[in-house]
Amino acid sequence: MSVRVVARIRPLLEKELEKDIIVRADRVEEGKPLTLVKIPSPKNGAEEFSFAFNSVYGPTTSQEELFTAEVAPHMKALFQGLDVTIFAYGVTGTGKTHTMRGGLRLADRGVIPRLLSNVFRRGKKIMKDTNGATTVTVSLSYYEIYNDKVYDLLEPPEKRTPAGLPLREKDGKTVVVGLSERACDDLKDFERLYIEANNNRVTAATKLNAHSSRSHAILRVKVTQTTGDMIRESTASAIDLAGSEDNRRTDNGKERLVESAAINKSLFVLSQCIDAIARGDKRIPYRESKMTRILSLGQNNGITVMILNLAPVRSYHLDTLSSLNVSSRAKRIEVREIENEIVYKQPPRTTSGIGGTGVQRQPLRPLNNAHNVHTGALAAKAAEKADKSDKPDKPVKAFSVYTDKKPVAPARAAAPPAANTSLPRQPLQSKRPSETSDSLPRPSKLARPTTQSLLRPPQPITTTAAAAAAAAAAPPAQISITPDQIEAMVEKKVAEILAARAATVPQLQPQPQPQAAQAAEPTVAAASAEISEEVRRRLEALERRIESESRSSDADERRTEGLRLLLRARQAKEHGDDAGALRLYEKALPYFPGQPKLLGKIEKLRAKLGLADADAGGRRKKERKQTEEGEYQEGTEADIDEDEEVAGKSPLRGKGGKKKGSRSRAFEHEELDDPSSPRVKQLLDIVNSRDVTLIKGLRGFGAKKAQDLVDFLTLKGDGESGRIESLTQLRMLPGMGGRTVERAYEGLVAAQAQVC
Ligand SMILES: Nc1ncnc2c1ncn2[C@@H]1O[C@H](COP(=O)(O)OP(=O)(O)OP(=O)(O)O)[C@@H](O)[C@H]1O
Repeated sequence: MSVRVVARIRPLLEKELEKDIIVRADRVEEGKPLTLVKIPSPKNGAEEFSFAFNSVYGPTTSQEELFTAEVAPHMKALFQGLDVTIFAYGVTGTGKTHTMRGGLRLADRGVIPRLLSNVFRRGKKIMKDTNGATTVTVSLSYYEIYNDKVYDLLEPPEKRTPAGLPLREKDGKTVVVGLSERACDDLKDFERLYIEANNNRVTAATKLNAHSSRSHAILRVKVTQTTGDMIRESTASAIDLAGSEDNRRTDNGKERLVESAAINKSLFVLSQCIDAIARGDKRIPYRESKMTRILSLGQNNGITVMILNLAPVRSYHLDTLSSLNVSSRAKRIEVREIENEIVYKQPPRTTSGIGGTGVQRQPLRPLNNAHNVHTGALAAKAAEKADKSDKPDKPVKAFSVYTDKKPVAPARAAAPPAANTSLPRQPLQSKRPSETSDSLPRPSKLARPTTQSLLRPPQPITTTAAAAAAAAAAPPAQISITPDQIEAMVEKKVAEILAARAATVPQLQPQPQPQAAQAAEPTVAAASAEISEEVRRRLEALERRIESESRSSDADERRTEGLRLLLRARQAKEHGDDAGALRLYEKALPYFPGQPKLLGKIEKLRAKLGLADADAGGRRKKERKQTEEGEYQEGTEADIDEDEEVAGKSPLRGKGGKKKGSRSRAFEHEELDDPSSPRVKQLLDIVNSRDVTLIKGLRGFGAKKAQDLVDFLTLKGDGESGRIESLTQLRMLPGMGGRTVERAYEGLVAAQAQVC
């Protein structure tokens, strides 16, 4: 496993000015290669930060030079069976797409077309050198991850379901169920597929009223080499990541907030994985986000290259620092002699003009995005402190907090894209074009100002320490609306966001705003200008809440995976395949560590197959102890019990008296096995409606469980085979179990009783 982290500084775009350049590449000493990125401190003009990388590429680096230096050396390894993963990371408008995709002209082609060209060339050579004894085939998958959901880019957007494609574990690997894979024979084939897929991406984003730079686009190139019976498979993945800008410095309506939470989470996990790989850790937290999980990042001897894209100009100052901070963490581990993120401090270059005139930034707020400060705890503490002192934002860490004093110019309407030579990029008319920016701040993503952007009145940039201190001492803005009004506004926003999440955010048509929300908006806009700390603090708490919710949904997902394995094990057992059942039960064990009944099954099967070992008892005891120590996962036992019940025998039956009692009570009810009984019919109708909102209304069903069920049924298809005809069938579905069905049934009975 190896990881390289490099930085690439893009050249100035048409409207950007030389005098606004603040980022530059440098070397540790004369004669050494460029490995440092230098940038002045935004708070103190007398300081300059320096970040170390494996390599740094300046604005004059060509596409060919970058490919030759960073990707070409790994192509041999790819054909030796290693996976190669290349990420482009950075703020919107810094050149990620240019780096990965590039332009149409030969010289402008980016990493992806060059990689494909190289793969085809090598493939042909191998076939020629072996006189055809080895054949090399190439196939492509291309998908995007938007709001933590996976969508196939090789399929037209109309085919998308709101839930996206589900993930499954297969032979120890995570697979995207239903993801298409297309054979690709030559560069022409590739170009056709790639252009079509990128058009799909843009069309889908437009339908969602979103922007393609808010999703991660992942191209996987599978290389299969076959010699006789021997097959060698390896994958090159090229990833154009979603823009990493801090959402608090952009307009963040509720959709953008949810997007940002998803982006922040996945970028945070990615940076954690890169860190862990660089440290040589055994445990890489790749399961924590869909992207890293699908890529199985760090799970083999693969090679990972992370290209941090940077814009050279001041209008990106804070976002640039934020992404340097994230990326150089990985580097810090790699280069032992450069231990800290901030390596040198020295006077800035005079041309930097830190306090340069004519430069305006977006309104700034404290920086506590997830991937920057891990848990957000620091930022929370700082916010608390700020509350106590009743002053504007206090610094959280070196470049976290700034006071803007200069009035912010209104966001300009997006100009038509300038010299973007890439054909696939053409439909990106709405792209926030750094190429159109001049000395004005980058236009924000949405035209409509949000509560966040209105929280603080625009202020000029503070250029000196004294001015910063004066700004910090300035009295807080007058609050002229009541705490109850603030509370109501924040609660409303919380409810909106959570409802949007529950309803699985992506909807293929732009939704009209509810009337109440529309009516409330002028009030919000008028009042917001006068509110400050209170609302900001609540909204940040909300962001944290969204973060933690997505974490718990990951836990649900793991549990569902475990239950799927149990289901398959039970099926294997029913078919008399004891060895297969044992293998699957053992695979399920890590999902339910120490689960006594599962251990019982494993031991029983091992005994039956003559594999029982002497220390099985001790192992079981140890696993049980773990359970007692808190690793027990809620609901597991019930589901495994159910498994036993179907198999008709439970080695541990009778030990969990309470559970047994509650289970049998409902299932003793004859009605449950009678599909024509009104309550059973009602329950089955709700399930077969595949309507997440209806299913969520059942007792014991959360949004996640409802969504999982709908996903599962969708996979089964629309015909008869996709219908659930009885509760017995329902409780055998992955993630269901008898207790879940019982509760849903009892909920309907109770509702009926209330009506009566
Ligand atoms: N190395 C470079 N040389 C010349 N032009 C570049 C370079 N890098 C970026 N650009 C130009 O800068 C502009 C923004 O780049 P690009 O669209 O690739 O940014 P991005 O980070 O992918 O943005 P987004 O996240 O919105 O997709 C484009 O016009 C692109 O052509």
